[in-house]
Formats: sequence, structure tokens, C-alpha cells
Amino acid sequence: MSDTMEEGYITEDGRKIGGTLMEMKNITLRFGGVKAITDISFDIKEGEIRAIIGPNGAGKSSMLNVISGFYVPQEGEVWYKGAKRPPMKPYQVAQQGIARTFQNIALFEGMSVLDNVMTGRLNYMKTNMFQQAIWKGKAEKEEVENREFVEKVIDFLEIQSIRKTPVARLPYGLKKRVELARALAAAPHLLLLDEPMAGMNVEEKEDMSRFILDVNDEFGTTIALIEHDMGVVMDLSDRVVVMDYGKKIGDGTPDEVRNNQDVIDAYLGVSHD
Ligand SMILES: Nc1ncnc2c1ncn2[C@@H]1O[C@H](COP(=O)(O)OP(=O)(O)OP(=O)(O)O)[C@@H](O)[C@H]1O
Repeated sequence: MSDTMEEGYITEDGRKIGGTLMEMKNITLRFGGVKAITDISFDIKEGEIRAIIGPNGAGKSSMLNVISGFYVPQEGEVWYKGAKRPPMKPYQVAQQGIARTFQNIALFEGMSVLDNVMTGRLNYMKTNMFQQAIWKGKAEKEEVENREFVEKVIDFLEIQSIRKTPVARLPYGLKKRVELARALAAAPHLLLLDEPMAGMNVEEKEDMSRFILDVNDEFGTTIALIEHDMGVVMDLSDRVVVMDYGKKIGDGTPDEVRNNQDVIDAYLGVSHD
């Protein structure tokens, strides 16, 4: 498989993947003297599950933060839905249909699961407080629509039984699932997952993998995720970008990447010339 293909492709499990949704072109990101990303290019196609993997400090989080608009690279271009994206704030990126979860859970711990998931709908709440006061009907209709969508997400991720529970009381694996629910509540076109399995036990990882696959299948959501655990990612992803020391050292199907000598060396800790 070529990573320069413009059109989509059929996955090994027979799913149809569309054209290019996002393209990173020659991205370089520096923090003072540290080059976190060096001249990396790759694309994300409509409907695929795309992983970015690499050892510690490879630059995965930095790349996710470039995609989500948190960092603006010094060099390179970000293309989204066929247009070059100007530098924009993360909330503007979110308004373009990109939602994310965080490596360290970022939920409102004192609030219920339902209220946390509702915050994912903020971009859809068009009426402000003044409008709500004078235009009650419209605000109510909006509230009902948002609520219906959130309930659908809650059912889908099987968290009905904890919808009233304060997040602080939940075990780690469930918190991660609530974070996924909140991101999904935004009905994103592109969903970014920052180490969705980090800190999970085997059973929780299996659950999370299943939910990620189901989200992709049921909602048609394109998913980009970063992980440093190779195993889980290989089962889940259609294509994988491998980073090491800020550079791209591999890009292809899980099989292609698994057999790439540079990738094997990076994971075995072979020293660099
Ligand atoms: N805000 C920052 N300021 C300075 N240096 C940074 C910053 N963020 C990341 N770096 C550096 O950039 C490099 C890449 O870090 P990054 O967190 O993107 O890697 P990673 O692959 O996500 O690592 P991990 O798997 O450990 O989370 C590292 O050398 C890191 O120290």
C-alpha cells in the first residue's frame, strides 16, 4: 500500500476507506532548542483508524497537539477537508469537527457522568442566556436535541447505570470511557484519542478497543490515536505512523510496520548513528 494515494482503499477486514480527510505536510515543531517533530508528513483518510506510535519522547503527543490546534508548528502545513488550515485556537479546531480525549483524564470530577458528557455538546448550544430568556421555545428545542444525542452516546458506551454518579467515584477505566463519551457527544468528524489504554488492565483495554471499533463502525467517525503500546494498536488500526526521536520511521499497515527494520530497532532500543 502506498501512503501517497489520493483516493481511499479497502481495509484487510473489508471496510471501505474514503479520500484524504487530513494531511500533515512537512511538520516541524520546536520548543526552544528541542526539536519535538522533524519534517513529518502523513495523512488521515475518511473513516479509517489511524495510529501514531513510538517510544517515550518520540513526539506523539506533540503531533496530536498540532492536529488539535494546541501547538502551531514552526514549519509545515496542516490540511483539513481539502483546505490549508490557518493557525487557529483549539476551540476553533473543535468547531471544525475535531474532538479529543486527554492522556491524563480531564473531566469535571465533582459533576455527574451525564453533566460531563453534556459539556461535549457546548459547540451545539447556539442560543445564549439572553436568547434563552426571550426565546424559550428555541432554547428548549435545542436542549431536547442535545439531550437526545447525549443519551444515544450514553447508551452506546453502556454507561447508563452510572449516568447520575459523580465522576470522582468511578474507577479509572470507566472514567476513560466517560471521556470518550464526552468527545463523542460533540459528534466529531475526526476523533483524537491520546493514549486511550494508558494505565488500564487487560480487560479494560479489551473493552476500550471494542468501543473504539464500534464508534468507528456505528458513527463512521475517523479516529486518530496515539499509543506507545504496540500490541493493542496493531489489532485496532488500519494504518500506523511510527515516530522515533521526532522523525517518522515507518508508515503503513500494521503488518508493514511490524516488519519494518527501523521500527524493530527503535522498539528494541538499538542506538542511532
Ligand atoms: N512543552 C514542551 N516544552 C519543551 N519540550 C517539550 C514540550 N513538550 C514536549 N517536549 C519535548 O519534545 C519531545 C517529544 O515529546 P512528546 O511528549 O511529544 O513525546 P511522546 O512521544 O508523546 O512521549 P510519551 O510517550 O512519553 O508521552 C521530548 O523530547 C519532550 O521532552
